[in-house]
Amino acid sequence: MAASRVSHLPQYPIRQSSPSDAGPPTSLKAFEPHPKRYNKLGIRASLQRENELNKNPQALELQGTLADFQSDVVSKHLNTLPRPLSSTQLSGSVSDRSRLRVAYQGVSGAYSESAAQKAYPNCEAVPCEQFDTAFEAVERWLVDRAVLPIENSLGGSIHRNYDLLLQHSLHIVGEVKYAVRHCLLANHGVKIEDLKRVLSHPQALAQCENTLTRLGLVREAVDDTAGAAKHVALHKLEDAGAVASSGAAEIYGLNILAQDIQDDSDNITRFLMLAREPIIPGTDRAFKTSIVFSLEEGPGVLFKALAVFALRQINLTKIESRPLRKQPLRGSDDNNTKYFDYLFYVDFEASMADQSAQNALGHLKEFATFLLVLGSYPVDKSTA
Ligand SMILES: O=C(O)C(=O)C[C@]1(C(=O)O)C=C[C@@H](O)C=C1
Repeated sequence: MAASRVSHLPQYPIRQSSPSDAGPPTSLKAFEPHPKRYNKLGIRASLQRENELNKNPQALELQGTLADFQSDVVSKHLNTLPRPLSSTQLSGSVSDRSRLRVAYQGVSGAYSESAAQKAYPNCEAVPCEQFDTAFEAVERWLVDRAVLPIENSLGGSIHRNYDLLLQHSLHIVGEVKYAVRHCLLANHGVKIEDLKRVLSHPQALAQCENTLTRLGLVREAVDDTAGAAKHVALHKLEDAGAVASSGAAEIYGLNILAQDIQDDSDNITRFLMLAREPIIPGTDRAFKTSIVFSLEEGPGVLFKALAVFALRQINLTKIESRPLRKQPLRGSDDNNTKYFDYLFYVDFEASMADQSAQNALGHLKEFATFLLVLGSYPVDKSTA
């Protein structure tokens, strides 16, 4: 049976128990860190990378005292910024627990940090080197929440995070939309015409495709926008700029050469808030539910799956398909393995507390080979 082919995946309907989070804004939960998990710090991969890059002869030195002064200021300032958690640090110690701790991917000045602050005002935003690290930081009780980008109105889905939602067992407890306004940043004294390349997060580069093409700049992908700004500043690059926020320009002492360089003035990134426990799905306000499922192959099967919502007047807001990895896929019994089986991620506008949503999922379960509720959470109705 197909169900056994996905047996390594969590079983439906998990993750709708022991609610503990009321969504944004939320109060601090009394999570006590486990002492054994907070005792050592590893070497940061990003620092190693920076050291290697220091040796790179392409890293041009700016001449003159102004640049040196700026660099000193930036370096001193950078020492006061929180260092991103790396996967080797996940057993390291945490500070006091007086504020909600929220993990995000990137360094200070990243859009994800702003999204974390929007989702949880007054939180302590904790930078992480990778998306996986942010998931793990929550799982290991180093932080209380993670805020991660899932889709952007120009660039589309952040596929990595869709995959990680299944690889980890966190619950979606909220969403937050954030208006992303990109700037082209460079060191002081560097003009647009001096630039040959531009560094940023791949999503940010994609969102500024038109401007960057017009300027004829070579794109270089890095882990996050603020990390790009930091790199340009630290290495005093003269031929490279960064696509990042105006906040990153301030933090890393860079000049803003151009503002609002995204292809469309409305550039919204939707972030998910993740926690160890789900929230109580309510009916007092607009809720959204995120699920993931897989189906047997056959004509009209996806049509049938989506009809369970249409039949009940439930509006879908997002559908995403991702390859179902490392599966002994359909046809494997007769040695006719196919490598294109899919997981379907669907967001729909209803709460799991609504009977219609329960009925729709009950119906879908009759023929889905796998079904999981990732979370039922309040809709962010803000315009970002
Ligand atoms: O690099 C950053 O600043 C991020 O927060 C990441 C990220 C993303 O992954 O989409 C977030 C918002 C923007 O869409 C661009 C980049």
